[in-house]
Amino acid sequence: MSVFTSSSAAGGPIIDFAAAESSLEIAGLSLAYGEKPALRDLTLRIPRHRVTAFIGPSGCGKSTLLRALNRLHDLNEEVVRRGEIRLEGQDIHAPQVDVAELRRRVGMVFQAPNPFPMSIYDNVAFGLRLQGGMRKREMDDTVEWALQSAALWEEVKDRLRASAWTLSGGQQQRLVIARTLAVQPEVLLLDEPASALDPISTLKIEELIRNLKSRLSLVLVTHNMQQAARVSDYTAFLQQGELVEYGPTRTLFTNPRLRRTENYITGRMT
Ligand SMILES: Nc1ncnc2c1ncn2[C@@H]1O[C@H](COP(=O)(O)OP(=O)(O)OP(=O)(O)O)[C@@H](O)[C@H]1O
Repeated sequence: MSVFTSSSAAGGPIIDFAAAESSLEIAGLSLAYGEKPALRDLTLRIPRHRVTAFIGPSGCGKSTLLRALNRLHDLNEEVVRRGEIRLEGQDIHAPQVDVAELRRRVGMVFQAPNPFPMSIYDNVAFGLRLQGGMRKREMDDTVEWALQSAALWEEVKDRLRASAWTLSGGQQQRLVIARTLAVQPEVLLLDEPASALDPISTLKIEELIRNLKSRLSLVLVTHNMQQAARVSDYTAFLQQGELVEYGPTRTLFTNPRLRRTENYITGRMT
């Protein structure tokens, strides 16, 4: 018997994007950890060159959904999935898909900054070296470009050979973003990227997120509703694995369609 019970979201999304405007399409996605459902029949499209936020109470499935988008659940044998995820129209679970290439195209940044134990330069060059075929000059230029893109270049240009561990937490998170950008992803997934950082570093990350959307599509998981309101164009509200409401961020926060959304954003339900 299937672990998935059908429970369509009350109200469902209030917007939809044409496939042509979408970077990712999630179609009828359900996911369970063993017998425990975590995502229930989610259907939504993630628009290209916009910031989309996933919000909702702890345990509602935000990180599970984010991780599904670059197949981070693959190694968890307990996970049972139903439904499809398409990147630029292609099923990410199709047999011919190279998972390493998928993760290059759909990069991910986690809550705690996780620079590799090597120099600032080598962190950013890491993915480029794995890909191979780049001469030193081109590599130098790409490392500089990635650090510029992550708004870190000016702070580190004179100490590229220093250990990444000599950077502050906020700088380390921007370094991780530079490392992810260096291999030119189309989508950047951010799982609470600023929750371990001080307020100034948080603002820098938020500004960076807003600036990056001219270049790629971003998906942000956050507990912080002010942050979602500040940086995202669209917000999806999840509750108990269901997509409750999905719409332009301004509308969702000022004029939610459903009482469940209103209760959450006004703090009547956590
Ligand atoms: N590896 C796992 N194995 C088993 N259950 C898991 C696993 N990861 C998450 N879960 C469960 O799946 C549900 C959704 O978890 P998830 O981490 O996606 O929620 P979340 O909305 O991101 O929560 P939070 O805001 O607290 O990070 C929760 O009930 C959680 O306990």
